[in-house]
Amino acid sequence: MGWEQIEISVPNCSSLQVISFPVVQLHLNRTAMRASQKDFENAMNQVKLLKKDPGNEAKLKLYALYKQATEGPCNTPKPGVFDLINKAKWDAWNALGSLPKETARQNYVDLVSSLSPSLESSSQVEPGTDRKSTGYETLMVTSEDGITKIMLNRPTKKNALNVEMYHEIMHALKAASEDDSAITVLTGNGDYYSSGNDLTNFTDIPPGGVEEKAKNGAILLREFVGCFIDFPKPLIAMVNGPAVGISVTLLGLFDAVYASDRATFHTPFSHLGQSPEGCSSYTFPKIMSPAKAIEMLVFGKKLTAGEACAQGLVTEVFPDSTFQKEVWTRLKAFAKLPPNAMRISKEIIRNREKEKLHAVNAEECSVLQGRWLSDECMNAVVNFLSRKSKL
Ligand SMILES: CCCCC/C=C/C(=O)SCCNC(=O)CCNC(=O)[C@H](O)C(C)(C)COP(=O)(O)OP(=O)(O)OC[C@H]1O[C@@H](n2cnc3c(N)ncnc32)[C@H](O)[C@@H]1OP(=O)(O)O
Repeated sequence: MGWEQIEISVPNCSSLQVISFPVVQLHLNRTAMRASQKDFENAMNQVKLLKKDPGNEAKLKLYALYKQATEGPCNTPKPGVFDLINKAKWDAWNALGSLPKETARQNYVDLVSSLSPSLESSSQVEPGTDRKSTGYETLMVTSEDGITKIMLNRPTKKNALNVEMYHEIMHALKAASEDDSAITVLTGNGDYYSSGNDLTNFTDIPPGGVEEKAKNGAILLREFVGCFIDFPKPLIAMVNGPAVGISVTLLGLFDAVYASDRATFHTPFSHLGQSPEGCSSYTFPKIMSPAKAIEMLVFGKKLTAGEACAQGLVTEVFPDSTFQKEVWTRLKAFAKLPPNAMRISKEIIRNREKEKLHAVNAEECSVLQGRWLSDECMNAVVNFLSRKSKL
């Protein structure tokens, strides 16, 4: 497969391509060496062997450099604004201007070799390391003292939930529901608990287009939230830092929520052109009153840990300096309680709501499916991805 056929998906916007150019420029400056045609062909073969998708940004760069190296400067008409994928590719190629073919060839070879080591190493983890022992890419899962700890582990991305992480959390929850631990804890690695849905999830558009993307997203979300509704053991959130979006809404389905005083709770759905999920349209009004729930879920009011505790969303707040120590001491004591008694007590408290929660979940996912196709949502995602806005 040549790079002409490579699949590149971009969000429903025409401005994403600006993100790729600075890095391309970086490679343009490295003209000292000259790659032979053989090096170039080897690099093309190496690309096919990459075990992991290098991501849209890298694929666009590779595409542009390939075209420049084989055909010279961009020589095709600019695609229309709605032909998003071809426009992104054209923009990337066109941005190379009159870069000589040999330099493009060298830059292509350099880029491939910069992608290869990291991608190869991701499949060569030594036995006994965390990832190998847990088999997770986006989580750290450990089990000791009767507690299974599921730690969101994308600290450089503020523990944003990408598609892989959704699947891995579901897998970890299913495993925890069957292991011999008494309680399960969800927490985050780094300074954030989680920044919510990874907004780049919106950029990988399948052949069926944005409608298929939205449909798949709704199916995934429904299954994901369903795992929390059905989780049979005490489920505890240790909110170690700021929480955004779905990482907040899900808290209504936890059995206890312990928060550092550094944590904040933010559900900016209207800002994002989206609507509540995680059953929060049902749990939040019950937990904190409809008016307070509307302040959070509709107007996007960010709560401090103290405020969230006063509203009943958080069970207890701890000073950040003693958060880990105090909460783990408490959890270890909980985990010594008879597990069957805890499981049965949770069941009797939660079970009569289960059917309702599943119905709410289904409705929220269906509403969100429509929201994801709206201009309001697409513009918000594009603004974030093109670094025009943050929360
Ligand atoms: C399929 C199921 C869908 C379920 C529906 C769920 C909905 C939601 O969860 S809505 C909430 C979505 N989340 C957001 O809108 C948050 C977006 N992020 C931000 O506004 C900011 O990143 C921040 C306030 C969370 C943190 O700001 P700051 O401290 O300045 O840190 P950076 O922005 O530099 O972030 C570092 C790094 O992480 C990337 N990142 C952070 N959050 C996300 C995210 N949600 N999605 C994708 N990427 C995220 C950020 O882009 C930075 O990456 P690099 O630039 O590569 O370093």
